[in-house]
Amino acid sequence: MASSSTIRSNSVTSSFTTTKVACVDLKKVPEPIHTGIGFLDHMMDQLNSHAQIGVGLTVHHHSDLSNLSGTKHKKTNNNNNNNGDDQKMEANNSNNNDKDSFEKNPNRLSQSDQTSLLRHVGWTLGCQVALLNKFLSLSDDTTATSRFCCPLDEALVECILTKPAKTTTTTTTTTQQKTAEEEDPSEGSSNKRRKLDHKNNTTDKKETTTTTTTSSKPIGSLVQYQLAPFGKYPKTTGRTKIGHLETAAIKAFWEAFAKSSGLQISLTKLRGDNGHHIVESTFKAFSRAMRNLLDGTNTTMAGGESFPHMWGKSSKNQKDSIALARVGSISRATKETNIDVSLKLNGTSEATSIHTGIGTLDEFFTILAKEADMSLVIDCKGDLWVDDHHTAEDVAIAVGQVLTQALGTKAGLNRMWCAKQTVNNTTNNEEETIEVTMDLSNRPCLTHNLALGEVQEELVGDLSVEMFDHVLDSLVVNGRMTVHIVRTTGGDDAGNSSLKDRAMATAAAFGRALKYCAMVDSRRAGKTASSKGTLSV
Ligand SMILES: O=P(O)(O)OC[C@@H](O)[C@@H](O)c1cnc[nH]1
Repeated sequence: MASSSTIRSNSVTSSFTTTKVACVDLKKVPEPIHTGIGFLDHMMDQLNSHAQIGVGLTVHHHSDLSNLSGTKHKKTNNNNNNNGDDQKMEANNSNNNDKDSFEKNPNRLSQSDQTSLLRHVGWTLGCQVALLNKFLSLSDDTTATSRFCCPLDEALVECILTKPAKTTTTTTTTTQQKTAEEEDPSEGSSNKRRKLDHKNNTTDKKETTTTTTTSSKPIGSLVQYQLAPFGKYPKTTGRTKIGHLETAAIKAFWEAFAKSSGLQISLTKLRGDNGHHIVESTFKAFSRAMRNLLDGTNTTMAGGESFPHMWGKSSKNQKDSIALARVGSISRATKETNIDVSLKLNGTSEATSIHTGIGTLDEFFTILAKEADMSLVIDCKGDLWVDDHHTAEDVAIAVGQVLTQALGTKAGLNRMWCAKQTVNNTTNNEEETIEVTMDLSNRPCLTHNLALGEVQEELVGDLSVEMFDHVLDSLVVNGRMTVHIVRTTGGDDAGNSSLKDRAMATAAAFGRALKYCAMVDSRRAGKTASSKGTLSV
């Protein structure tokens, strides 16, 4: 769809007009993105790579509208699935010149009032999202919700989207009721008319009250926005500008977007020190939550969710994943350990067999493999008489390496997921959960709040606590992934669970996150889920 829009804010007509607006579910980008601020273009592009919504738009300041003065408005048939608006505006004049100038100067609108510009872009995009066929088909009578935590290296942002049920208004009207006689379809019309005329003159009319229910578009709002500070430099405020984008103006984008799309949006920074990462993971989290809202695959549930239509055993995604026959294997021998590890991403863990000499490690990787639906075989003979260090470290390195082998270029994969697991045996009544957010990013980064040092235990079962920490790190670094582990307690941060129970809940959540990250998303048709276009460099 393409359109031109002018919005009003604070009773003043906005200075911006947008052309070539496009928003196409699961389609390639049909139009370029030229918001007038380069960093904002990059953020909008996150919807293309991570929501799989093809968005495009070109924003003009009223002062450069002369470029559009020769524009002809032409009606064309338009085959995208955008609910029937077939108005397409095409700038027949100066198109190539415009394109050149937009591409040469992506920051051409950065001197404008950015709050107004971002409000305009957010509003325009929200209007388009509200027209997506799939969005419209989300049940009108019930509330649909979706949550996604998205990382970008050290940053982690949570996005919760709610598409409220349509609001209904009931109006009551009093009407004259026809008698059965008048309604008798078997009588001829002239006869009926005669009877009706007679009745109108001679009898009291029966009155009845009818209620009409009309539904209206849900009202969207930005219910939570907690992203600041945008980084740790300067210490208290973070960045005021990222590239040419003023961070203070970003809120206006989300407020306007929420309102025009009809969504209730909550954006919360859970972690993050780098301003660029915080803003980008916000757009990524929104994009992934949006995709999940459209797909009906909410990641909120703790436990064994499977979403059969998308990722279940007989889904196309699962079949395509298994068809790749992805495997990895490694054999290594040093003075400290002899290790053979092999891995099959085959949709089952039936062939899993793990013997490391450290019971906790065996249990950890057995649970991880089961939840990841992969066959993992580990045979390690290490110098446990020295310490658990060499065995635990080398096993984790080798598992990370075989995973990297099996995942290959990561092209066509879903790439990101978050999975929650309840921790067993907590001593208070509050639920304790561990959520693993994973991104097969090729940028190794592990962050956790497992509070391993706050419990007076040196061992997790028969594995030293420091080596449990190191196993997680070695696995993530060699698996070339970004992993955030977020433990949530019922208020007591020191925690009531044993380290062993935390470790096993971590294994389960890690495995499940890995399962969905490693799954092929068939809609991508082998394209990499990345705004930079590749994950292999
Ligand atoms: O996660 P993606 O591959 O979609 O995009 C990351 C890309 O923007 C990359 O250049 C980046 C890395 N840190 C900040 N930005």
